[in-house]
Amino acid sequence: MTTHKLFIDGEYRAAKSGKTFDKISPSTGKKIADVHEALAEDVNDAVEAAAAALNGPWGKMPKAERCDLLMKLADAIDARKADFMEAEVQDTGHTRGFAEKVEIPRGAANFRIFAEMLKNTGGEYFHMDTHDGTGAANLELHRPKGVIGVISPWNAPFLLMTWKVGPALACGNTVVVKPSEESPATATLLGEVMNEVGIPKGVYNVIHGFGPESAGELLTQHPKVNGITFTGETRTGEAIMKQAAIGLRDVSFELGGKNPAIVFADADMDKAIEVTMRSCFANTGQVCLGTERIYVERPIFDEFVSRLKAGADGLKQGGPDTDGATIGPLISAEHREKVLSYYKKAADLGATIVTGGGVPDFPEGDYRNEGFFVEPTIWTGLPEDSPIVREEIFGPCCHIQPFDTEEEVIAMANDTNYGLSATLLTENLGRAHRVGGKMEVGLVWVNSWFLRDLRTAFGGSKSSGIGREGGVHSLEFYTERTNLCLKL
Ligand SMILES: NC(=O)c1ccc[n+]([C@@H]2O[C@H](COP(=O)([O-])OP(=O)(O)OC[C@H]3O[C@@H](n4cnc5c(N)ncnc54)[C@H](O)[C@@H]3O)[C@@H](O)[C@H]2O)c1
Ligand SMILES: O=C/C=C/C=C(\O)C(=O)O
Repeated sequence: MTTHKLFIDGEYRAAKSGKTFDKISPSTGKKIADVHEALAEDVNDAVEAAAAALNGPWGKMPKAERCDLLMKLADAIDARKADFMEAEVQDTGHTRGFAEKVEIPRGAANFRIFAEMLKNTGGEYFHMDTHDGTGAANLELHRPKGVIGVISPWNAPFLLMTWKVGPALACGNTVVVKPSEESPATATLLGEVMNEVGIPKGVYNVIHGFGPESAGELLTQHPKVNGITFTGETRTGEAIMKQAAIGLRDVSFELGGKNPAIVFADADMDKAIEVTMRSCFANTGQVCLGTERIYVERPIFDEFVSRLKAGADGLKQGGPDTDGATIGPLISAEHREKVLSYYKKAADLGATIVTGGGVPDFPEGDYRNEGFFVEPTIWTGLPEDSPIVREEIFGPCCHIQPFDTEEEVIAMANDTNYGLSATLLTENLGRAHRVGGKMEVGLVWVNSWFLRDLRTAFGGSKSSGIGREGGVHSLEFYTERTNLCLKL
């Protein structure tokens, strides 16, 4: 049985309380690991190690050397891709394709992009005229924010944790990472690779546990933590904001979404189906940027629904050890109950169930009967104020609604508390520019989905987040700035 220990000050160690919790495989429903739960003493040790590292070799390291070390780290992650893949797919039930093509490569990319950027990014300079004619020079100076608490979710554990650790370290900070209780493996493994490449001890620390009254909450309240970067549910973000308020801890939030896809009659239908099949069902719908609402212009509504149904019915259910699986299990029994409660709610509300709506019927004795699998599901016929259309479900399901005019569909797409992403399918680029500019979201894809340029500002509006990370935008959160005004 695997054991995931804490990683503090460059060493793996047991939780001081000796408390552990079970990690259950999403694919088989069986226990696959014991995970040590960090409580107050462990959290304090991790934060103190991170604070001390700021004044050690890491804090004294020239920026170019730090960035070179992070490039070396990225290479080491690539070199151990198989180990990270195995750790990830066993924790999450991801199909190997998703882990191999998306998840793990982004782990290395998330360090490279920021190491390269920091090497080539300067600061502002303004010359100002003064009354005595000699003028003054204004220089923008950056310094690390300090100890960053990184709290990450289970749906893309390695991608999302390194998306925060990359810029944090590139900017000279140190981190204490609290991965989701559902996905401890890759964050734990990364500690080993950090040591291999020579990242000084205390720079990267991992504490396992839960949120409330556990490692997560304790981290957000620690007085020596200078900022919290969090990815997760909106209501968790609200709780963290309250927890971090005492001491005015800065926060950067990437939260939930209820993202629309809009398919216009002039769309390329093959492209529209390919894009929405991925945006609805990739990672079993457990993607914050995923599509749960589709609006289709009326003339092509029936054809679109029929073709998306065919795509969904063609998905092969299985865990990472099922060859050719194209849709995996949900992360946990609890999350499956949540998704199934929406399946039931949709049926009770009288939705037309185009396909799915329940649990797959596997043969007697099939391992998948013990896993957390659900059917990919498509609904039509519900009103826009239905909870199915308004609430984030975070499963392999979507509701399809016809529309007649641009004005109508823009209003429906924006009628949500969320504002993370939108996907537009049209061959009319004037329309794409016009409609895209009216989407109240952080990210709009046109004729594509999940194309990610890591230099761009990434984040959500409204209840989908606070702040933007990506490229130079990450400097806003991971550095403190001083304007040095020099009288000439
Ligand atoms: N916007 C994005 O980029 C993005 C990306 C991925 C996931 N998400 C969102 O994340 C959610 C799914 O992930 P999840 O179920 O792990 O989210 P979650 O909010 O339940 O948990 C996320 C992390 O927060 C921790 N946590 C929970 N309560 C806490 C508290 N009170 N204090 C400190 N830490 C706490 C958890 O232990 C976990 O590590 C979905 O809503 C999804 O939309 C958003
Ligand atoms: O499930 C949500 C995925 C978020 C993706 C990113 O944060 C990213 O691509 O950087």
